[in-house]
Amino acid sequence: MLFAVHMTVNLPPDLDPAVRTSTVAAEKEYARKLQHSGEWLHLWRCAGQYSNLSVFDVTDNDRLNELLWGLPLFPYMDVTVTPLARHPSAVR
Ligand SMILES: O=C(O)CC1=CCC(=O)O1
Repeated sequence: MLFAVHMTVNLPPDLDPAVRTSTVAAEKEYARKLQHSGEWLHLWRCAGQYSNLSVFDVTDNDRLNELLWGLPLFPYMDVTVTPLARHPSAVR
């Protein structure tokens, strides 16, 4: 099942810099593993924003929920999920 996920990161300005650095590094590693496993299909930066537009390919809603709650930055994110269906005019 494909889902588009829009994630906006809102790190508190007063967050301990060491916590910020380690959380961002953990997020990068988490995303790297899921991209290699194939579940995190696309990861795009929304230009000019601390947000991304991602596409996940997961077995079901519960798996997506599990992955999103596991994001190290999840406590600092606004997340919007859109289930995707095939567009009738899509050529690939
Ligand atoms: O920077 C972001 O948009 C949040 C994020 C998701 C995966 C990652 O490495 O950073």
